[in-house]
Amino acid sequence: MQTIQIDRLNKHFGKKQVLFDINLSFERNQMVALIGPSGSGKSTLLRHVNGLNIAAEGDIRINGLALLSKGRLSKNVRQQRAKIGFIFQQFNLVNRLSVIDNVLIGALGRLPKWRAYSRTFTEAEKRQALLCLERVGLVDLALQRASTLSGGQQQRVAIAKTLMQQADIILADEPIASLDPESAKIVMNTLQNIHQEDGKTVIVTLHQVDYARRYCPRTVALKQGVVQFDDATTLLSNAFLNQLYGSEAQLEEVTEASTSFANVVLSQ
Ligand SMILES: Nc1ncnc2c1ncn2[C@@H]1O[C@H](COP(=O)(O)OP(=O)(O)OP(=O)(O)O)[C@@H](O)[C@H]1O
Repeated sequence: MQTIQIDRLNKHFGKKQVLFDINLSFERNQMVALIGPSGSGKSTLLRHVNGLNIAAEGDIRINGLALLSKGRLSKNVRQQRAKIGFIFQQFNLVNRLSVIDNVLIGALGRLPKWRAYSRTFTEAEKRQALLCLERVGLVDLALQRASTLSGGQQQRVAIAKTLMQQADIILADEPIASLDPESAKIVMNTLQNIHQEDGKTVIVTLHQVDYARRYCPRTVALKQGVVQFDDATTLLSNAFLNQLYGSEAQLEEVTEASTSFANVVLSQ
């Protein structure tokens, strides 16, 4: 069975159509890069898979159950979303809370309402949150305020939160866009490790193609809301990337980022 099945997804913002007849399926345990120039619809597509957007038309099924039917959110959207962890470019942590409290927030969706409202956690849940932090290498910082962490560390806390959530699917929207190459590498290694060891499906939007080449066996490329490529990442050619990114300026940006990435990798 497909973990995520997207059929005939069409999205408009006002009169502007931004996704055109998207048909994609993702099997369990895939790590997939979503690439494309700025404004091509990558974030909009991910937000639909997380049930954050409605569409003009289209169906999305998660583990066989409807999330979006004919563009409308299903009644079970809350249940469906509980299985999906979402990682944002800007980390999305509560700065004034400790690192462990941020991770515990990941459990709220599966707790009884009264405990979610009162934010009462059991000792077992706290131990579990510590284990999640251990997985991302940050257990020593559990009691520190989230705001005192570096960007890369905050992103790893966000990943620990999806582990606490027990999400089957992790959608990461430009998780490394605001990080230096070394931190970006650690965050991508963490996502890869969770994908490989826990068998989670990971879809990650990336601006730098070399990260897709290194971490994601499959790539989906979008341009102006249309899927241009959906295949093994090894089949991405420079000629195709030239056509995808169009302007030389954007391609240079992608290549420059790749060069600094390569330098970091080579210096290991
Ligand atoms: N809430 C919104 N209201 C109106 N238009 C929007 C909204 N969100 C996105 N868009 C438009 O939809 C198109 C796709 O945007 P989206 O953010 O999905 O692209 P992207 O590929 O993720 O871009 P980037 O790489 O720059 O983040 C763009 O033209 C954008 O301006």
